Amino acid sequence: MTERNVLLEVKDLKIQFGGVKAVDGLSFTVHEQEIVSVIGPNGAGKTSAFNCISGFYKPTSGNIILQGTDITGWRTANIAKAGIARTFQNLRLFPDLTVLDNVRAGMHLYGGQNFLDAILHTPRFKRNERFLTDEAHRWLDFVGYEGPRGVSVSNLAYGQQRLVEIARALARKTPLILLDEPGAGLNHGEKAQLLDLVRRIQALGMAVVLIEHDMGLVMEVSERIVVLNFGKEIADGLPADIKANPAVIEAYLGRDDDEEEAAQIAADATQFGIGTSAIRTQKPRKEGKE
Ligand SMILES: Nc1ncnc2c1ncn2[C@@H]1O[C@H](COP(=O)(O)OP(=O)(O)OP(=O)(O)O)[C@@H](O)[C@H]1O
Repeated sequence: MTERNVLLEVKDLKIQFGGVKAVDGLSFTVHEQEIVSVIGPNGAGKTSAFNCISGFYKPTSGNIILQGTDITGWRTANIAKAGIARTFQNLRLFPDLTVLDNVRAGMHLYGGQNFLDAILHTPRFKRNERFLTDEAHRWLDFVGYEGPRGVSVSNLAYGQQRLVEIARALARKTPLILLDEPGAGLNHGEKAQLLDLVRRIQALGMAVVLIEHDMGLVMEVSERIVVLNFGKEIADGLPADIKANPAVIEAYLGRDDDEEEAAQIAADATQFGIGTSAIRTQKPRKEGKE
């Protein structure tokens, strides 16, 4: 692939809540049309990092540069206008609005309506409304949403709600979209559909940064992977390198103190494509034991 321009730079990002250093020095770069995953065990700081990048949290220190502009600490709406759309781990749709209106709500940023047009229902207002509705249908088609569109979203199955949320974010037509655990709660078929969707989003010209726990999905779709553990960045590299990185394996797998955890470790290891014997040899000895 040809050389791509830098789109987003995260530089030494830190955010602290009281004594908890949720993100403690995260730096990574996203290029135009790149697919990057941010992974790490529960509580590693992934969502906090997304919240800083999208303006929901103000970082304690560090910088977020989008297309050469320092957007650190900007308000969420301004960051969205500048070019970052996102979805949420716990969906944030308007439960009482219809599917179509939820997606239309994502477009109000570039709707071009003014107050008088809306009150007087001018031809411009009507034209604009038609445009928004057509666009909303187009994005719902794009994400592969096949359910009803005139019902309130609260009536939909979880997987369908996820698609609506992605359609809403895409409708903003930003160069970068952040997806926070898009695979959570999806069945096998829906995950395959998601993988294809992320690639089609890239083909539109957008960059995608995703937080995801499904390692099969991550390894398959990512061009690059950034790994966080206890707020610290422990690796940034190609999927094949991340899979073989001892610090990453330790972060995920070096916690097998009880049987339930050991079973989870084996499952995670399979997702990584690593044999458990390989893990044992990679696992560092506990300090003070020998
Ligand atoms: N608003 C907040 N106030 C206080 N602590 C917070 C806040 N948000 C996150 N944290 C803490 O920061 C740490 C990182 O949490 P975060 O949700 O970013 O991790 P994560 O990697 O996204 O985890 P998961 O994979 O479970 O979603 C945790 O210790 C969490 O309790």
